[in-house]
Amino acid sequence: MGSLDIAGFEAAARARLADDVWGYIQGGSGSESALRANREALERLRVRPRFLVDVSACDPSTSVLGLPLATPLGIAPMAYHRLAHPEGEVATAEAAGASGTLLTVSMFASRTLEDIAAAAAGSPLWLQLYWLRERAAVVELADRAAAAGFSALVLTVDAPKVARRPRDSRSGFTVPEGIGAVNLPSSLTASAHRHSEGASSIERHSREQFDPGITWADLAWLRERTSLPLLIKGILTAEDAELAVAHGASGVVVSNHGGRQLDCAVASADALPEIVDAVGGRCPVVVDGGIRHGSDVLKVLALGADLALIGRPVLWGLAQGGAAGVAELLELLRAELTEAMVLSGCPLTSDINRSFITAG
Ligand SMILES: Cc1cc2nc3c(=O)[nH]c(=O)nc-3n(C[C@H](O)[C@H](O)[C@H](O)COP(=O)(O)O)c2cc1C
Ligand SMILES: CC(C)CC(=O)C(=O)O
Repeated sequence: MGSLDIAGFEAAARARLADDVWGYIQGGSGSESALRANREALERLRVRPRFLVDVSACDPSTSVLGLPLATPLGIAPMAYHRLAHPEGEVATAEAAGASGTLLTVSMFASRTLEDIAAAAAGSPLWLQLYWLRERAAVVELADRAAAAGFSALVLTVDAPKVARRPRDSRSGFTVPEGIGAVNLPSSLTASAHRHSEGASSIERHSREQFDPGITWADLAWLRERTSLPLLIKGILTAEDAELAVAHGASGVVVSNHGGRQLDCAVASADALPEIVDAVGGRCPVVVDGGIRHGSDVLKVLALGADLALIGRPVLWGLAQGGAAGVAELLELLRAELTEAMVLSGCPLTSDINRSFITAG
């Protein structure tokens, strides 16, 4: 505990987690070039600070889709938090709830939606979905989320199948028995637990269960079956952002899945400006990928994002200390963001705009 920067959380988690779990969490697809590109794109961006602005009161709060948020930083959907800590998503939700941080729960969460909602204590929750061949299971989950007080759905579209991820193939990564996607019927999750030497069970499971045949035209089917707003996650082009809005999406998540899907995909911070130019102002633009410091949040807000999501570091915090570890991580990022706003002359998140950014 008491890490001064995010590297301390990463090191603590590495020391606690088994090699195959660490490889699954940290890894990317292929040569991991999209994973590296996310960080490189953010590092390339530099801030143009302005001075002699009154920053004696700095407030990083914001709101997205009518939800008041303590900071413009939320938690990205990640499967199986119990891989990192026995309490899993309930611990994450406790920390998110205590600080008013948005938590996006994965369809492959390892704790029930209802237990997660109870732990979040009224703080905002979104539910992420993949489009399964078994459509009834998707709709049932959306209904349960609405009943449990979740306020939006996030459909991930960048994974017609899980990509080849060499670290997982090498380790034969298999979701351990005892940690499961407990919100889905066991008939749909069994193969994620079946081990084969030299192959990823998650990749095989996705080939069996994900529907690679869906198109934009199918979105209407889902929207007709839920009253919750639907965001589309995995958008990397202005064209797809326009299509998402044209098909009734309430928001887009600019993401290359943390470098875990198309290995040669554009970095999310590089894709962001064209997407903001296309649909910004018409719907919230959320972004994730490589956010590792509060100043990274300032940078993507300057490019026009409304909200940044953080992925892997949340699992590092969870592995380090359960709810307390996640709370400490969120507090570090909030403090870093507030300092970056003070030092660059932006007392409010609404003050942050493109004039604050330059590409190196
Ligand atoms: C271990 C792990 C599991 C993930 N599971 C999901 C998931 O279930 N659904 C999803 O849409 N994205 C999933 N993602 C992708 C994240 O939502 C997010 O796009 C990415 O991790 C953000 O990048 P970052 O980890 O660099 O912050 C997962 C990522 C990781 C690292
Ligand atoms: C279970 C997987 C489909 C979760 C995921 O999206 C990922 O590992 O990137």
